[in-house]
Amino acid sequence: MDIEQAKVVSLQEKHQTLERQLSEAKEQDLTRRAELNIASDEIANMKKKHAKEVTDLEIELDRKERMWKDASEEVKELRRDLERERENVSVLKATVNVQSSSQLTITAENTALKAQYSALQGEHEASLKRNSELTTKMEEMQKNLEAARWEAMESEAIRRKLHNMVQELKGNIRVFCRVRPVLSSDLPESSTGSPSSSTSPEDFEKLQEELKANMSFPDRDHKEIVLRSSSESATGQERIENYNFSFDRVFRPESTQAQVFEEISMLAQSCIDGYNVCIFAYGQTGSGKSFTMEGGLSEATQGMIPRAVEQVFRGAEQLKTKGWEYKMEGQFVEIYNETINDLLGKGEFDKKKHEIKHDVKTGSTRVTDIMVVPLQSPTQVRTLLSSAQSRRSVAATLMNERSSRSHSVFTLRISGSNASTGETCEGCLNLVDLAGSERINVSFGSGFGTGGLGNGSADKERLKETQSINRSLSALGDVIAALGEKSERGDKHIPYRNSKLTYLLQNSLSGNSKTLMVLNLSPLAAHMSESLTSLRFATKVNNTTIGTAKKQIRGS
Ligand SMILES: Nc1ncnc2c1ncn2[C@@H]1O[C@H](COP(=O)(O)OP(=O)(O)OP(=O)(O)O)[C@@H](O)[C@H]1O
Repeated sequence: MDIEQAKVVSLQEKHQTLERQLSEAKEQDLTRRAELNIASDEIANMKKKHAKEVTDLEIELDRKERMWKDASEEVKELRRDLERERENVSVLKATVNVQSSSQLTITAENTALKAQYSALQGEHEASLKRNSELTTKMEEMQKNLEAARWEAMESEAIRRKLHNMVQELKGNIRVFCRVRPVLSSDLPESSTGSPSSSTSPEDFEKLQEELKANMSFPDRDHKEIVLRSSSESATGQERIENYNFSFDRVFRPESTQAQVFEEISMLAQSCIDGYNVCIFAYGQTGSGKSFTMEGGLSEATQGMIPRAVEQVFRGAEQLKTKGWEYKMEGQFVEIYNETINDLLGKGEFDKKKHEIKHDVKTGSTRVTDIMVVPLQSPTQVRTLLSSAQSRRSVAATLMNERSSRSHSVFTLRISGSNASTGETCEGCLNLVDLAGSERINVSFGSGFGTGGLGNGSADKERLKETQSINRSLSALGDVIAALGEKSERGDKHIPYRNSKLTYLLQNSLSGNSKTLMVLNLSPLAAHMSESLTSLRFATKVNNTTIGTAKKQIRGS
């Protein structure tokens, strides 16, 4: 039992020990729990602190990341800037290279220019020296020039004299003959219809050839015209006759206005030199008188009147250098049924009475109450011609084809004075478009024209017109014939008063003036007999010599 008891006691002791140990363990556990609580508090605090730190760190990280991004963007931008700057630098380097090479060139050029400059300076000094030498020479030459100017003035006087002598040798009445081309209006209407559209050029030429009179121009000097006619004799044989005529100049159909004027321009020049000049266009109606005298509107087709006026203006301008100053004036009248009408006037035709007045002292002629226009330029003359034409065409609606039944006289008066020599001169250029000549039948009995009428027209007005044309053209022939006789036999009465035309032109038709007759011919076979009559009349005129022209010059 003791053992047992001893065992119980030991067990009790063990139990007590264990209980002590348990309470100690409990105490320890409590301590530990308290410590654990403290530790877990600490842990919780630490966790909180850690979490805060983590959040802070994350925020900081974000901020740093953003900063890093910004910084890397900045770096990229800076790199790009750097790249650009590098490029700029390389461009600048190239520019610098170019500029330094051009700098080198410029420097070289500069050196060359400096050398040139010094050379030029040398030359300049030399030329200054030469200049003063030249000034002395120029003064000498100016003296010579003055002397030459005087010489030129003298030679101008000689030229005028020689020019006049040439004209004299050619005779003071000269006759030109001009044949107009065949016109489309000459072709019969049935054959033409509308010539330009339906007729071929070959057919047109063939038709023209068929209508043409047999005319030829055999000589090279352009002075002859031959008309050939063939007729059947009583025995049925073909009879061919040749009619030869020669004049101062014959113009073929293809001749231009400029070619005709070339021959006339010397006469226009004479008028500047102080002569009276008369140019007539003679021929049957439609033969080209108005075309020759007035012409068309274009430069190429303008006629003798505008060309002569231009020539006079040109001549006057050239003579300015020789001390001459000119004044020019123009008038344009029509003689219809022995009545003078002013083609430049404003009033009604055939209403005003115009008289012809001659001044014996000065040898000039005036028509009363007509418009005399001071001429300033050649273009002004073209305007005058067209206004005269429209004035005539208004009258023509009242009286048919007035232009072919009236004479028109364009007169250009020119007066000049030379301040250096004290000379003055007065010239007059008459350009006359005569009425159609086919209405008369000129016979050359006494003088040129005692022409009969020969058409027996019943129409009174026509008869009056015809008689008047007949009378004036006959009177013109008579005056020319009488002038011829006067120069051969001395004293002879000149019947200027027999017509208004000859009376108006008295001072320009005397032996003192220069006369040109342009005979206009139709190229048509149908007008052959009229053409022959005209050619015979012109031949008589051509064979007349009417003395020596005198220029109207005063003073000196
Ligand atoms: N050399 C020429 N070249 C071209 N056409 C011309 C030529 N000559 C005349 N003509 C033309 O012939 C026609 C008749 O000419 P113009 O009117 O000049 O004749 P005219 O003799 O003056 O007639 P009129 O006596 O009826 O006034 C006009 O149409 C004109 O343009």
